[in-house]
Amino acid sequence: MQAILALEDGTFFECSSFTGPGETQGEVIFNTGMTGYQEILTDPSYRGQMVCMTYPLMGNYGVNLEDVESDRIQAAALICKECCAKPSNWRSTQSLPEYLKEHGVMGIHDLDTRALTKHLRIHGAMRAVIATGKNDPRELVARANSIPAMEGQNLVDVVAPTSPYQWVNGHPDKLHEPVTPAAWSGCGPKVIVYDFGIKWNILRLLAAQGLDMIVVPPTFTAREVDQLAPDGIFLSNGPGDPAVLTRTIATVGELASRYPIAGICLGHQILGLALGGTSYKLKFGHHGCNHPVKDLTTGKIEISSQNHGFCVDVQGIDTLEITHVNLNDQTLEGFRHTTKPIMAVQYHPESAPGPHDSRYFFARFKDMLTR
Ligand SMILES: NC(=O)CC[C@H](N)C(=O)O
Repeated sequence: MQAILALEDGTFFECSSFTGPGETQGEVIFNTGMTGYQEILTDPSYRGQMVCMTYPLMGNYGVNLEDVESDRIQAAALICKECCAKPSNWRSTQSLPEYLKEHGVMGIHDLDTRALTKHLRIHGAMRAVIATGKNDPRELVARANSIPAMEGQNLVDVVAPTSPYQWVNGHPDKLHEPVTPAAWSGCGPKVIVYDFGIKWNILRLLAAQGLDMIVVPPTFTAREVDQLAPDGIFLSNGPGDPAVLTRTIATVGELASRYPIAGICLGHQILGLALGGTSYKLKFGHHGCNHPVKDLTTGKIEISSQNHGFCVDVQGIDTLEITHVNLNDQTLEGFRHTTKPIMAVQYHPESAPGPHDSRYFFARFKDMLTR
């Protein structure tokens, strides 16, 4: 079915929808991963974004029940060169077009994704509208200009849970409120995990470290944390602009004065802001599975999975030491406190999708809690 993707700067692409009629909007970004479309689509950090995959063929291995990072598709649309409707893989239970249709999410193909990606690289990530049927591109461009910019958007409130839960046998299990210390299982170091739109592979890997976890919503206060007397705090990834999360930043600032803390991606940004840093929007962000990062504490280079549009700057803060840098653009990829057990990384050590080079992060976190 014929469709148009119209960008805010007036550029438009004729294409076809492989999910039937519809219309959607968001910020268009590109992801350079060759595989992993199911993990990408279900990653809550992609809320409000339409993902253009640079690899030309998507959907060839279908979708399955296991490779999900949350309980739904979170991205606003999937943009690809060609989507395969007849997958071949022993794990596949459904085709990618059927999966998107079932979740009411738009998928388009038959467009030059290479040209779109080069355009975004030169001019930056952009707001856009996708609509099927016969439309005047100028009218769609005008609509793209009325979409709120990613800067200033609180999307954590859209995806985060509103009540605490535990991770039981690979699934979230709601806790009765108010949560009391009786909720700890008694096995392993006790960790409060803040869920800002957490990827399930983070929970899987924290659980694999033998941590006793209570997962809490962003509104969980420092006082409520104190009542549970954990051994440490973990801050998750999540969508949107970190700078608008002022209440959470204040809570994390308070917690950082008395607990070991680790954060990934949005968690890294919130921690950076709470400890005196600033945040800014990257031109087109980092989205893919092949970003080289150098661990300055060991000198090792890891190939990392990344998904972020914002970045933090902690230069000049005496109490923070930069531990990781991105070798493509020298941006900050990780820091730690010089005297307290506090550390964070901007990239995704949990991968899903992506290489496993950075998984040591979870062992380092456990080590930090038990030392
Ligand atoms: N994956 C994430 O946690 C993303 C963090 C933040 N929303 C960004 O785009 O930079």
